[in-house]
Amino acid sequence: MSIKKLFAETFLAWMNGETASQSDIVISSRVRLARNLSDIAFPHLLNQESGQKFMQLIYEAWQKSEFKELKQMELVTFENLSALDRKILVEKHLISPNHAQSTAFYQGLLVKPDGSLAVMINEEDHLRIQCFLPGLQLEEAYRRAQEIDDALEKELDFAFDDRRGYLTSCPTNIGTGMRASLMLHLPAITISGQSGHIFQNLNQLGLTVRGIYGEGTEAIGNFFQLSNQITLGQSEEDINASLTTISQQVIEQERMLRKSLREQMKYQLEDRIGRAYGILTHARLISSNEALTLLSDVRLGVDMGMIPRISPNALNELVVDIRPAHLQKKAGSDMDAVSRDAKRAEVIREKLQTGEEGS
Ligand SMILES: Nc1ncnc2c1ncn2[C@@H]1O[C@H](COP(=O)(O)OP(=O)(O)OP(=O)(O)O)[C@@H](O)[C@H]1O
Repeated sequence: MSIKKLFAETFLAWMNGETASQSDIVISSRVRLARNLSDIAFPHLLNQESGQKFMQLIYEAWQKSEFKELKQMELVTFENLSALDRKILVEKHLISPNHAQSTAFYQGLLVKPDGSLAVMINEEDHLRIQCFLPGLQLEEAYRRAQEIDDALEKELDFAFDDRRGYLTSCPTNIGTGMRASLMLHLPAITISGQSGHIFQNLNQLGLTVRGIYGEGTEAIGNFFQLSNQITLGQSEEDINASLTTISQQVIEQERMLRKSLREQMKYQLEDRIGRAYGILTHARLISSNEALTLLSDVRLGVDMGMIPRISPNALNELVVDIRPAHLQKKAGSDMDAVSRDAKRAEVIREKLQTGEEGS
């Protein structure tokens, strides 16, 4: 897969939910490591001169490294990317919405074209090394992010303090600089009105619950990102182990609530899922939020065996395919809101038909 395909096509490694662990509930695992160079100003203080020096160091480190996966990554700077392509990267979760605002030559992304590894350059920190994998696999995501970290650290001098660990722009990331996160689909917890107290408990256990695109975004389509709050005083392995253990309990709750919804509200649930499927397979105009909400019901219906099986890969891909920048890229021209709603409805109809297993 080349970098061109990354922009032209939707499917990424983390969408491959066919065989991944717990992928009916855990869509993806992400580990990111925040790193800064020791003798260069933090990103918000960079100017033309220091930005240039910084990019030169990164470029040389990437070129010099012998590590295979780093060599397979490509460097894109935001000055060479259109606003549409930057939005494409946000919709694929490879960069944050804030990062996409910039057009500076010293902001960009080092990315493996299958999207499993991506390093945000000069977002909040100089480098944010990320690994994205399908299902519940934080340990493996950490292992792969750490390999990129080690390869870069061979060539670069990272800001590190013996007592405090890695130094970061925001004090909340000091120490490991690690955020481990799981993208969870929790429709039964939401439908049964349990999300408020479950999320409050998760906060008390040192975890953060965020919306579908991370910090400051809404939880549309019952997708929630669960991640660690604390980065200091705990090893990376302990952070991953604790997030995995706690998320297992959330997964169990979701499964239990799905079971009790089936027992206590069978007809209402079947009706809700059948209607969602009916609308998605017949609508001619549909907004992004409505589509995500209905796709959540359809995903639940598939997982509970209430409607024909649609491959999890097709459903994962659809969640990104129907976002405005992806639709616009497909259409190859600017689109007004009605044209986008029409294109979205068409993409969904096609995908649900071809994604049905046995069709
Ligand atoms: N498990 C996940 N699967 C897919 N994408 C994810 C996952 N977790 C986070 N992301 C994506 O990573 C990007 C950054 O998320 P977010 O802002 O929450 O994290 P961060 O950069 O690590 O945050 P912070 O600076 O607040 O510590 C967003 O696009 C978000 O959707």
